[in-house]
Amino acid sequence: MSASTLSELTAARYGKTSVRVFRVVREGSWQHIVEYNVESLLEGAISTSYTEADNSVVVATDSIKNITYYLAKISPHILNAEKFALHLGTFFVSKYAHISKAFVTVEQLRWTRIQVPDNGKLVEHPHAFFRDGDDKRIVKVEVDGTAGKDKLVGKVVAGISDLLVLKSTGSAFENFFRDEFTTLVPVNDRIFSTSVDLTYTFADIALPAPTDEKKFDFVVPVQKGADGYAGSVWDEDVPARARTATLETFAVDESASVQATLYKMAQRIIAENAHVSTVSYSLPNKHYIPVDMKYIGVDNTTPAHAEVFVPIAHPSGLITATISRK
Ligand SMILES: O=c1[nH]c(=O)c2[nH]c(=O)[nH]c2[nH]1
Repeated sequence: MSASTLSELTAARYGKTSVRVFRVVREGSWQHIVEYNVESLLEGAISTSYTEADNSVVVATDSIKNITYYLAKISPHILNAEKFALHLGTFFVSKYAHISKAFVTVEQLRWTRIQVPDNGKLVEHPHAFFRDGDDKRIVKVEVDGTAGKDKLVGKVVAGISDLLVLKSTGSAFENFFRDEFTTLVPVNDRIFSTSVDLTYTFADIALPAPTDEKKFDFVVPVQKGADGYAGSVWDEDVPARARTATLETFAVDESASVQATLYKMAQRIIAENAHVSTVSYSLPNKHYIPVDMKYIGVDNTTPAHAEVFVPIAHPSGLITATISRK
């Protein structure tokens, strides 16, 4: 049997990843900055590039990188990751007849204004920033042109990755299922640490197709509804609210388990953001094990006396769930 009767191409998507972009927006002496890592992947009538070495259907990944920088220069939406990702996705799908879908991921690094004293008060500096956390804001957008280039549909998922948190008490794990494989000792007080990965989804958005030749006149559609933008894709407070809900719930919850705390975090995000449809968390349980010092007659293992711990890199628990609006 020849190779071609045995196999067929069933999925193909390509593009550029890890395009690092830094952009300054000057508003007089007040400056805004963003730093993004951008990935843009394309789908469409590209199968012959794989099956017949036909590069005529390939918009070079180098061009995809160039378009990323060009839109970073000219897009009015550059300071907002959701809008910029939608602009980029819309650009690819409208400009190239044979490209039917674009998948754009924007990872935003934290840059927060440094506060400086000014007449006895602390004020935000107009152009100096610091990295106040390793967590990233993540925006994933799909622009789907399969129903027609004048009927583009945007799907937006956003969230946070790598938000490292730890609480030194206020966490227990007891009453779990026991059988012959159980060695874990129930504890009413333990360390709880996790690196939060959060995503939340919105309803699909109908995107107006750009009409100009260069596909630059992307307009953010106005969302209907009496509540205006509250909690919507366009509400620029959603990311901060989701981060605050995550951090505050983690801090104040008397945690019965990672599962139970996760659920409370997600419930709060749904309650506070009217347009969020689903919330998903992926929470590794980063174990901290009390060092056993019984050999030297020292109690470091009963919860009240556990003070010295070994942070365990591997393995970790991994607790995930999706909570949806009813
Ligand atoms: O919060 C927890 N959830 C679990 O499912 C689990 N399993 C385990 O060994 N420790 C923990 N902790």
